[in-house]
This record gives sequence, C-alpha cells and structure tokens, in this order.
Amino acid sequence: QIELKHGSHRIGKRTDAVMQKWRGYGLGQFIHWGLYAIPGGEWNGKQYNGAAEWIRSWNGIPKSTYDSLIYKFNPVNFNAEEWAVTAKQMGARYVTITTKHHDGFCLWPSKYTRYTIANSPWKKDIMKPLVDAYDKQGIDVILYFSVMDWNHPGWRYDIKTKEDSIAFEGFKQFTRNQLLELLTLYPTAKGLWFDGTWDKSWIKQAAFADELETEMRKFRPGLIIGSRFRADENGKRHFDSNGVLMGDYEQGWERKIPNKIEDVHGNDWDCVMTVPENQWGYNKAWKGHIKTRNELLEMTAKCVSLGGNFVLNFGPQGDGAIRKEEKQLAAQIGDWMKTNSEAIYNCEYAGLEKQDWGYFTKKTGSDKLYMIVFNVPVSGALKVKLPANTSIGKSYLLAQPAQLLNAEEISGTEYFIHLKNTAAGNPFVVVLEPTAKKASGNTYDKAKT
Ligand SMILES: C[C@@H]1N[C@@H](c2nc3ccccc3[nH]2)[C@H](O)[C@@H]1O
Repeated sequence: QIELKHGSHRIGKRTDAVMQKWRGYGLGQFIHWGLYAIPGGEWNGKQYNGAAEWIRSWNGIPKSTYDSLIYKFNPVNFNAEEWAVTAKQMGARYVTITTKHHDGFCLWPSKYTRYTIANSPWKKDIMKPLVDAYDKQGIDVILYFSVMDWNHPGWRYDIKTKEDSIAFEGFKQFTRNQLLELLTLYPTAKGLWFDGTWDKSWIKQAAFADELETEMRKFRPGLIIGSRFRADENGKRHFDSNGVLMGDYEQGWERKIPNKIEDVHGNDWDCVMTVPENQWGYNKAWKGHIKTRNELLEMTAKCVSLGGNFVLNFGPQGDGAIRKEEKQLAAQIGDWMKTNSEAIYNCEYAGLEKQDWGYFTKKTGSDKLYMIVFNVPVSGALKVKLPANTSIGKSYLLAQPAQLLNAEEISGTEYFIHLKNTAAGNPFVVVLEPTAKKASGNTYDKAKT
C-alpha cells in the first residue's frame, strides 16, 4: 500500500441514488459537435485520414485558418428538440455532449475566452437549448469537457521552462473558471466527461486537479466524474498507484469493450463507441466499416451483461442536422429497444457462465434473468448453467410472455431452453424466472468423479 495524498478517495462503487441511476442507464448517446463539423474531415478537396474532430492537428491546414472557422459557424438547421427526440426514440437514457473539444471552441458563451459561440454568426448559447431539450425528454445530460485546449495561449503539452509554468498556471485557473461556469449555467447536468488529460502538463497537476475535483463535487453534490480527469502524484491515471480506480467509473473503454467480468475489476464503467471505425466529429466520407444495427445491439448487450453502459456517438453536420445514416440507426435501435429494453435498463452482470448464444443480464434488485440471443445454435437449444439450488421456474420470450418455453433439465444446474422458432436475423430476449431448487439428489454420487 503506497501512501498517497492525491490518489483515489473511495474504494468500491458509489452507492448513492444518482450513481445507482447512472448504473442502470444501459444505453446512452454521445454528441460530438463543433467547428470541426464544418470541414467534416476534408479540406480543399483533400481527405484528412485521422478522426474528423482532430483535423486542426493536420499539417494540411494552417492553424489560424482552422481557427477562423468560428466566423463560419451558423448552424441554420440546428434543432435541439430534434436531437433529443432522436435520442429518445433510440432509447438512450443519458447523453454526453461536447461543450468544448480539443480545439477550444466553446458551445456556450463562456466569459473566460472569446473563442465561443457568442462570437460566431450564430451568437446564441447552444448548450442551454440542448440541456433543456434532453431534460424535457427525461434524458440525463453529462457535459463532455476537453482539458487540452489548443486555442488557449497558456496550454502546454509539458512544463519545461519557467515561462511554461507561468503560462500553465493561468491555464489552470482558466480551466477551473470554465468548469465552475458550466456547473453554474447548467445545474441539471449530472456529470462531467473529461477528455484530453493525457499530456505531461496536466499529469503533473495531481494536487490542483484533486482539489478541483473536490471543489466541483462540493459545488454540485452527486456530480459524476470518471477516471480520466486526473492523475495521482506518481502520474498514475485511471487507477492510482495502489491500483484503485480514480473517480466514480472507469473511462478507459473508448472504442473497445471488456471481454470478461474480471476486466472491469468490480467498477462501474462506460464504453463510448463510434459508428464508423474512428470518427467522432462529422465526417463527410461515411467510410470504412460502418457498424450495423445488430452489431451495435450486440455491443449494447455485451456492455450491460458486464455491468457497464454503452454510449453511441453521433456527429451532427456543420449545419446542425443529424446525418440520415445516424437517424436511421437510432430508429432501428429504438425499434428493438421498444420490445426489449427491459433486458437492458436497470440490469446488471448476472454472474452466470457465458454461453455462445449471447449474453445474460439480470434485473437489479430481482432474480429475473434475461438471455439476449444473437446466435441460435443449430440444435435450437440454448444452454443455461444456473447456480446450485436454483432451477428455472418459468421461461418465455420477452416478446411473447404468454408462450412458455420448454426448459429441459440436463443435470442439477444445467438446462436446455428449447426454442420453437425464432425470426432469423433478429436478436431476441428469453426471460428466465428462477426458483429455489428443492433439495434432492445424493451428494455421494457427485463425489464419484
Ligand atoms: C471521446 C474521444 N476522445 C478523443 C480522443 N483523442 C485521442 C487522442 C489519442 C488517442 C485517443 C483519443 N481520443 C476523441 O477525439 C473523442 O473526443
């Protein structure tokens, strides 16, 4: 055990109601929107190969030219209500929205910099209508904030000289001011999703960041902050020098999903995922492998089956409209969620052995189990291994609860659920209502192996 002043301040999951609600969200929406949506991954007819929201870092564009995009930001088709309704139809229970990405452009009229929406042709606050529209749909809002800010003169990748440290002191105050400003302007926001915290300059600010996190939590009791915000005094991020998670949930699952329960170390976590391979901001070229509805449903089921939330990214266009491909996906996912969200919302890791046909989830606070089936075996029989002294009381398709399924007991704890017929190509949910097993069977036989 290493003595730490700025490591984790809590062991184990938060148990308060705000975090319990977060834990049960299951499915969320990420929104990446800002000046980068105007070029959309392309400049002077040439495609930028990186992620569209990183185009400023491309040597294909002079930085000042990119920064002048502020004078072009006039999203005439922006409609906060439409975005929130799209998320509602998808079945998202929370949304994480970029207030400021790495380029430093603020979607709110910050008092602490001129590089904000107030000095664009649009002029008006973007965050307020968004927060209000999502609140109205009953979708909780998390504010994404990039600490790294390429526009601010005080930003440094590392602190090497006296000048660096003087400049970065100013940058730290600026960052604190903006964060308290966001919490003041948007009091219904449930949390902050920090990004751009991997550079040495910020990693060296363990004490400052720890104090700032404490100050924000005091300013907004219940505030949810992930593991990506700060490093401990030894530069350890996400997990401190004793291997204890920093913050309220693990934020390391960016475009990747844990494979087994051991990978999440008993913590809360969310996975944030792009529809294309690696594009968060709008990219004109809808290129490479575009994840299908079934792929995204399987990712959602896998995350919930391992105790996490799945957060799917949308990159609205520069004019403020959501692209048709993303609207279609939201509708297709929502269509499935309409029938099956009971297996996703307020569910958790079931603690059962993973089977090839798909994923188990368990309703929090109940024994009810869900089998989210993606791969029906040729036998049509779905294997289930239950804990000892448990048997299957009832099993049925969530979509047809009146039609009981035949659960054949193979051995003391193993069953086959025999499917009648299932529409191929569509993931579906089998509900298991377990009951306590009457004590039977002689233990002597079992000892004979
Ligand atoms: C949630 C995602 N995090 C940002 C990001 N920048 C990275 C630089 C290097 C490696 C991973 C990165 N993720 C992406 O631009 C997006 O905002």
